[in-house]
Amino acid sequence: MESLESKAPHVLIFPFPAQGHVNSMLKLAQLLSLAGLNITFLNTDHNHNRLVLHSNILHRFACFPGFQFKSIPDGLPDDHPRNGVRFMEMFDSFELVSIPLFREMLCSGQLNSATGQSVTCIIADGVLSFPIDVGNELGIPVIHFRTASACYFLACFCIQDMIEAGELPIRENEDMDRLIRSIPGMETFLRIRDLPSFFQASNLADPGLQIVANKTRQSPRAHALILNTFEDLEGPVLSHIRTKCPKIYTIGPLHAILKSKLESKTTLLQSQSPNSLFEVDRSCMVWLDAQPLKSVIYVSFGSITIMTKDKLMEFWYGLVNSKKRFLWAIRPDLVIQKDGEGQVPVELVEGTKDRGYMVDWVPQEEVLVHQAVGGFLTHSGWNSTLESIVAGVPMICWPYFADQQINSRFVSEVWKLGMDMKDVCDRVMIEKMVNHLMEETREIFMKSIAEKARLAKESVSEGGSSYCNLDHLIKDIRLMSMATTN
Ligand SMILES: O=c1ccn([C@@H]2O[C@H](COP(=O)(O)OP(=O)(O)O[C@H]3O[C@H](CO)[C@@H](O)[C@H](O)[C@H]3O)[C@@H](O)[C@H]2O)c(=O)[nH]1
Repeated sequence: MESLESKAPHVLIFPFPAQGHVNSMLKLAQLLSLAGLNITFLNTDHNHNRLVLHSNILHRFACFPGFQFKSIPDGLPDDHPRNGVRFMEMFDSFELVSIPLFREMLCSGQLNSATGQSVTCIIADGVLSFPIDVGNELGIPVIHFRTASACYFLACFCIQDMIEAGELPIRENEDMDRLIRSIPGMETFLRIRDLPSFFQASNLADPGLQIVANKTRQSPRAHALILNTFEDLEGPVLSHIRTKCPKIYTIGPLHAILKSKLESKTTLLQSQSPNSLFEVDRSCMVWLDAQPLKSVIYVSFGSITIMTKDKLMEFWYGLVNSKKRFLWAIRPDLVIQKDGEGQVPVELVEGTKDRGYMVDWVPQEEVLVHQAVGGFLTHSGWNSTLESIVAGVPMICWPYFADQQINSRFVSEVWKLGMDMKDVCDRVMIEKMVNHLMEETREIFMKSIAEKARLAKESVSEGGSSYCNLDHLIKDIRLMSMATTN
């Protein structure tokens, strides 16, 4: 009989094509590869090309034996924005094109490893349910990976309960501060305005709400569920999810566990660079080096958020008027509407020259741990939230869509790691919040976030919950793969 090691499993990893999904699934892929598993990472053609161009992935991943990239079309034209403007089109097109192609690629051996080994286990993004159907049909076990927070996932599981309790759909002229009672453990603090954006539809047939509800119902059909979180952060929420999906591996924060594993392998350290779909501008690190300790507020709204020029101007005025130093990552496609076009007022230009620095895209994990950074104005994407927690940087949250509304409520109300500015975009409020975070309430937030950072690091260290769960996951994959191969 062959030993477990002689025939390593071949895991196919298949993310939804968005930065926040690809990034965390690539980190998982690296971790599994470090454990000796063979990996095929399936991107869309569009994202694969961007990762090759901006993140040098072919070179960086060449040091991982048995690791290969493959790609599949997303069905969209090259010039499609692939951001929040037409987000649902990304979803619809991707499924339409991928479902038949994915099956065909698996059956025809196009996704076999370089040595010809067929796929023994699939780890699919939790927002994609068709890989479960294909896996079942072909006898390949499928694990779901939800890249967002557990609190969001639990809320998604409760959509039907909310409908039955008359809490959904949201009625016209609804009091947005009314508490939601149908999500266990959140009855005392979750308001309508904190519900994920997709839930805030006025019609139950809304495609966003339907997709979220349907996809969530599929996850328990997977062999197991992976979550990028840790027990000391979302333990109470996880206990409720376990009643629906009993086999859960909480292995986060993934960027922290990967960092600790790579630190012992200096030859692989170069692979730790960001997996960015955008070109990283490192000049901001030089600028940060010249700033005083904890004096800078870092601003980023992630990879999907879009806003009008008027809103951007409110943020800009708020930041300049706060008189604090700021580093702002402004993606070239962040602003959609060319309203408020015209000359930028001189006071903004001068205020930015004196205290600010703006670039398209930064190496965010490095920025957050830089000693000059003292606060983060964020859209509350789950990766950004975890990266801020591990770096011990308190947050001002301005959620845009999806899970971000509920994440920001947990950051402010449950974990006390910062302030929630949802539904407001006003220069006076922004100035006030920045000053609060960087001065008045600083000590309170610093204390609570330092404690969460400590717990996060403990969870990814040897013997910690995420560290052990990763080991269990790898054993589980090995056992499943043996059964698949036999
Ligand atoms: O200048 C920048 C800005 C961001 N990042 C990185 O990009 C990622 C952004 O991820 P995230 O904070 O999760 O935001 P989104 O890109 O908006 O991610 C999508 O995916 C997440 C995971 O499912 C969800 O939580 C979000 O709501 C959803 O919008 C993070 O790892 C950042 O470090 C950079 O490296 N440089």
